[in-house]
Amino acid sequence: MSDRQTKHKTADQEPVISVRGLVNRFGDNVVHDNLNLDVLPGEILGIVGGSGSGKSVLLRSIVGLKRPDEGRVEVFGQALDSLDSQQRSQMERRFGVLFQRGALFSSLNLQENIALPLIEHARLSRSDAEYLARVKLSLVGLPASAALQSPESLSGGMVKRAALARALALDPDVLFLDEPTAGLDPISAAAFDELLVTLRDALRFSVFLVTHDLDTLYSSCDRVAVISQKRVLAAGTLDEIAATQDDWVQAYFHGPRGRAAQQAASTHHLQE
Ligand SMILES: Nc1ncnc2c1ncn2[C@@H]1O[C@H](COP(=O)(O)OP(=O)(O)OP(=O)(O)O)[C@@H](O)[C@H]1O
Repeated sequence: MSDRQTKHKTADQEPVISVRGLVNRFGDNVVHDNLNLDVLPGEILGIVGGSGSGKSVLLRSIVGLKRPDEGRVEVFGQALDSLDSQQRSQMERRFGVLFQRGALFSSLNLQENIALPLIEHARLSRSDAEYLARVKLSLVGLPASAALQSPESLSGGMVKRAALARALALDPDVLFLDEPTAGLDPISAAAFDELLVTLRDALRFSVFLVTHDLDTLYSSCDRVAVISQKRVLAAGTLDEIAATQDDWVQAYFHGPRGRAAQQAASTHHLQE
């Protein structure tokens, strides 16, 4: 077990998110069938599975964008479907979401993009919101000069950081990230992974991280949940998952890319 996995051992704590018996269908397409999952306080939980296995739909069910056909989603001990609209919007303020194609508004500069949720949800004045937006931009490692730049003028890595700053705008308790390193070069992706761990260590939020990126799993995640056959096939530390006797898991973690990611992670730990 790696240092990271022992450091954030949280299995005896109450989950911040608990999903039980989840069923999601689109017409005849059953995406989830009796899916169960817990997200523990302060952990970075990686969600992996084949293309179309239902990772994004799971994320959408938890944040309330897709009403489950059956089952129960509890967040901070409250069932999502029991909340009235005011309680729901209070709950949503505790979530930060970075969608797969979580584009920033191209007509707004970065500072305005990040100020938007602060003005809309926290009812801050424009000048206070823009001040806080600049603080968030610096938190994710962007230079002060980025505040007035448009998203289109930035590199992919900087856009992801800015989108992360927007997801962090309202100081969330749980951060949902859908493929945050997709499309980034390996160096930018590694820097993003490192940033995520640093921010989680400092701010203590929990992270629900959908990813295909094996390097991200090895460098950032405390636990991993594998979605396969419409449910969570296995959830645990990387060591536990890698030992799971399942063809998809074996091919994923013990194929050439899995071995390379594991090797890179152990070299990195030795250098620390
Ligand atoms: N709005 C929708 N209407 C109909 N079907 C949908 C909708 N959203 C998702 N699906 C279907 O649900 C299934 C799961 O999709 P989802 O996007 O969650 O997969 P995923 O695991 O995130 O895939 P990927 O790794 O490729 O992003 C797919 O078969 C998809 O076609």
